[in-house]
Amino acid sequence: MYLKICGLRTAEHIEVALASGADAIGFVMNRTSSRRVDVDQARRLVAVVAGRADTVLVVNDMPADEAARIAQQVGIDVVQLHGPRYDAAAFADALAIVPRVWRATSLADDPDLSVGAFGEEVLLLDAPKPGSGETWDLSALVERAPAGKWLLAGGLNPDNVAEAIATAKPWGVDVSSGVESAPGEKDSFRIAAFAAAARDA
Ligand SMILES: O=C(O)c1ccccc1N[C@@H]1O[C@H](COP(=O)(O)O)[C@@H](O)[C@H]1O
Repeated sequence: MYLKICGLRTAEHIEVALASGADAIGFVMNRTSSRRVDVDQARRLVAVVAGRADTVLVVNDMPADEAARIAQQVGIDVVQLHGPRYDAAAFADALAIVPRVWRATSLADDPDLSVGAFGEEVLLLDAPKPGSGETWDLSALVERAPAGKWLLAGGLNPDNVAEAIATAKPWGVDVSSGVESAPGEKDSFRIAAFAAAARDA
C-alpha cells in the first residue's frame, strides 16, 4: 500500500511521516489552504526529505506550467494537479516541463477513471471538497474502481482507513486532515496511527 501524507509544513512532521513508512510527502501551494507553503519553505522541506520519499507539489489554483516550473526549481518530484480546471492541455503543459504529473479528481467532477487518460502517472480520487476532511461515498468504487496506480483520498483517518481500503481496494492512500489536531496542524501520533492502520489493512 503506497502511502502519501499531505500538507506537511515542518521538519518534525516529515521525520515522523518517513519513520512511519510514508512513500510520498505532499506540499500544498493552494493560496487559500491552511497548509500552504511558499516556494522557500518548500525548498527547505524538500531538503529535509532528501530523497527518502517522493515529494509532491499539490496545486489547484495556479496554471499547470507555473506549478511544474516551481517543482523543477525546488526539486519536487511530482506535480499533483487537483481539480477540474486542469484539462488535457494543462497536463501537456506540465508534462513538457516535468516527467511526473498526478491527476486528482472526484467522481462528481470527472467520471473518467482510467489512469493515464491525461498522461498522468497516478490518478487520485478525492472528495468533492479537497483537503476538507469530509468523507464521501466509496460504494460507487466497488463496481468501477480504476485499475492500476490510483490513490484514495478524502476524509480518511486512522479509524476509517482500513475499512476504506477494504471497500475500494486502492493502490495507495493519501491523507491530510485526518492526521491533524486542527486545520493545518499535523499531529505526530495521528500520522503514525494512520500509517500503521493503512499498512495493516
Ligand atoms: O489540503 C489542502 O488544503 C488542499 C487544497 C487544495 C487541493 C487539494 C488539497 N489537499 C488534498 O486533499 C486530499 C486530502 O484530503 P483530506 O484532508 O485528507 O480529506 C489530498 O489529496 C491532498 O493532496
